[in-house]
Amino acid sequence: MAGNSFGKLFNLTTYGESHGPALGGVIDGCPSGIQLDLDAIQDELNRRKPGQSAIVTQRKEPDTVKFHSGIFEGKTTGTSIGFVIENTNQKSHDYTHIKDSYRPSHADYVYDKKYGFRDYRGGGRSSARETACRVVAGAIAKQMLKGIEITAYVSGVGNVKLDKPYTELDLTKAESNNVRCPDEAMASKMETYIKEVRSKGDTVGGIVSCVIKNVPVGLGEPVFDKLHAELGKAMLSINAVKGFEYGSGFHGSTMYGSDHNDAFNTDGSTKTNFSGGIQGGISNGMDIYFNVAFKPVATLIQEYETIDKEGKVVKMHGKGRHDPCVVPRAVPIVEAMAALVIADFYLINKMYN
Ligand SMILES: Cc1cc2nc3c(=O)[nH]c(=O)nc-3n(C[C@H](O)[C@H](O)[C@H](O)COP(=O)(O)O)c2cc1C
Repeated sequence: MAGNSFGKLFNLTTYGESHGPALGGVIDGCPSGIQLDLDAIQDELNRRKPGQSAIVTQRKEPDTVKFHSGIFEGKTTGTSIGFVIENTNQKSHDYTHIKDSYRPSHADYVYDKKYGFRDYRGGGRSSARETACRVVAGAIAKQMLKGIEITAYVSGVGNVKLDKPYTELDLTKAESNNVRCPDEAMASKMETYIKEVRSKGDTVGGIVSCVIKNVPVGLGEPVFDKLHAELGKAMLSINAVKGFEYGSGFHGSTMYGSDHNDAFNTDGSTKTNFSGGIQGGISNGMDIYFNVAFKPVATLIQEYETIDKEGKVVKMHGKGRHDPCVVPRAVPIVEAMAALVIADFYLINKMYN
């Protein structure tokens, strides 16, 4: 399978399936001499792991990361950082029902057609368990990017939306509830809604918003590898993502230029930030902010119709442990992918500009 790597200079390659013995990765290009806080890396994984609260999948995985190379006496050595996260709670018998049939809107059908067969257990390589590896690499990238703050939070669950710009929120509160929404009253409404949806065996989508502060001017390349294009690719590579918008996003298309232009202050900062911290593909020193839309995931704990390998219509009933709404667990994944993009451009800038 091609396409298992991300990043040009700060590069992550991942391996592993949902129900194989382990997942893991290799990070190439991380500079030497970075003092790593290994507990902080594990903390990031704990924010993503299954079974962490009542509103996520109840698969119980410790998601403990073990490093095998590239770190000596707590510091990066400049060589490949290899790491492993063991799968300990597979319960693979839960998945025999999807061996010969396809879950609508999951990756079962396309994997079979493209590769001829698939590891059907828990979705195999298409499972979002792979994103645990991204979180490890993103946590290391965050530690390399000292001073740059990357904060994601849930701003919507279905139609329960937090209609406030990030500048009016206390983002330090995002981790204080199961949903990861910084507004406590909205978080509680979102949690109630997720529980209601789960009790029906259904799923619901949501939005993760992300803010990156203290990015220096000049990250991003002017033509194809624009900073927002790479952020968009990074976010759209996360399982179940359906949309990406940065700055004024789709709303910007309804505005006049005279309202949308970000007027300058004399120091080059801008009075408004509809550009979302990026102009011409290059960071301008203002906050970068964007939204990522996640779909309601495919696996329903309900009976539904689908087709089997022969194209025969069959009835299917979802089993196993699944997320009724993925956005609370997607928050650290969005942060990790943002960190990988910023780390890559940071190194590119150091090397070539
Ligand atoms: C954190 C996270 C958890 C997920 N959990 C599930 C799940 O429990 N059940 C499911 O059907 N899909 C789940 N997904 C989504 C699938 O991995 C994804 O829909 C599938 O691979 C098909 O890819 P696509 O939706 O991007 O087209 C999850 C995604 C994320 C980000």
